[in-house]
This record gives sequence, C-alpha cells and structure tokens, in this order.
Amino acid sequence: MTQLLTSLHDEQGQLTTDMADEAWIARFDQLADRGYVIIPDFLPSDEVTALYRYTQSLEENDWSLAGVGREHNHTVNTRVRSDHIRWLQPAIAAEAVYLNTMDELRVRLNRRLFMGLFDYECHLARYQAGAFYQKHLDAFKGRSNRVLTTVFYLNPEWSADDGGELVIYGSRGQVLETILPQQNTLVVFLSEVFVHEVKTAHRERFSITGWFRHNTSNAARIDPQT
Ligand SMILES: O=C(O)CCC(=O)C(=O)O
Ligand SMILES: [Fe+2]
Repeated sequence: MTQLLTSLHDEQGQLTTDMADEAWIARFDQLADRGYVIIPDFLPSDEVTALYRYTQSLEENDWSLAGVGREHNHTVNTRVRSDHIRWLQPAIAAEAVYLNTMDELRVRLNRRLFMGLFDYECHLARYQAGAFYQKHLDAFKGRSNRVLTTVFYLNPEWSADDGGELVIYGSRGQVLETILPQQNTLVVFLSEVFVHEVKTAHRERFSITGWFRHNTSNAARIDPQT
C-alpha cells in the first residue's frame, strides 16, 4: 500500500501529473467501488510539516467556533460539535498550497471518474482536548452541492490513546472504518452517503476538512461559500 502511495510523488516530491499513473488509478477506482478511500502519505513531508507549523502559528482570534447547517440554518451547537475552524483562503500563501493541491486532485477526479466537480472549499479544524463531532452527514440529497468530503490530518505522532478517531458508518449503522487522525493521511468519501463522527480527542487535534462541490449556481442564486 505504502509503495503505491509513494509513487504518487515524483523525485521532487510533487504530485505526479501522469494520469496513467497506476497509484492514482487504484485510489480512484477504490473510491468509485466503495465510496471512500484512505490515503496515507498524501503530501510530500515538507509540505505537511509546513502546514502543521502554520496551524501552530495561528492566534486565538484566527479561529471561530464551528457551526452546524448552512446559510440561515447555521447555528453553533456545542452539543453536536465543539471544534474551532478557519476557512482557507487562496490569498494567504500558506493556505494556497493546500488549495492548489486539492484543485489538482479535483481535475484528476473529473478526468478519471467524470464526477463534474466544480470547486472546492475547506477549513482548518482544531479540536481541543475534550472536543468531538457527533454522528452526522455532510450533505443531504438535493439540499447541498457537496459531493465529496476530504479530511486531511496534520497531527504528528498521534496514538490510539489520543482518541479523536474518525469513524465511518455503513448503511446499516455498522462501523466501516475507524481512522486515527495521523499526520499526512487523507480520507475521501461521498458526502451524501456516509454517516461519520469524530470521537472525543484527548489532546489537541488539527485537520483540514473540505468539500468538492457541484455547481448549482444560476443567474438568480449564486452559491455562498459556506
Ligand atoms: O475531522 C474529521 O475527522 C472529520 C470532520 C468532519 O466530519 C466535518 O468537519 O464535517
Ligand atoms: Fe463531517
């Protein structure tokens, strides 16, 4: 498995651009078959280290308490989720690096799986010790343009004792995967299909959660960012 993933990067540590690359094809086909895929070693290690350092450099007022629901349904409910977030912006160089990588991934997904993904939005998330996110779906059929969820973990040396696992459930409520939020792991899943939750973290946990979206804007209504 690791061999496959190493081959996602060339000698310069860049994501390889050859769409015939077998590693990409295997990953994308797994996503198509099961609806989710787990990719360890997603970024070159210097990039993930830089991203992690960047999150450590943020000040308290760079974060806001995360809400639940979209637009007018947006409320903060700390019984459901208790993480803090920060939407990534292309104008900030440290944040643009990740946005650019994910846009590259968007183009590849469209080429291989014809997904028609239009754009990508994402936020950093910080779960302090004691924080969690109860079972939820990221998108409801016909009510959201979120198609694919991505979660990328930034935490060096995360162990099972630290909690904060992402649990992905199947259609009968069975546990499909329990994933430790270890640095440089990317999880991708269909937003409308998989109920998931973040178990209580026992130490500070950093991640970037994002969504590839369809374009549902029209002349009368432009999609808001969140
Ligand atoms: O951080 C994670 O593992 C998942 C976060 C999540 O489910 C969300 O932000 O919607
Ligand atoms: Fe979620």
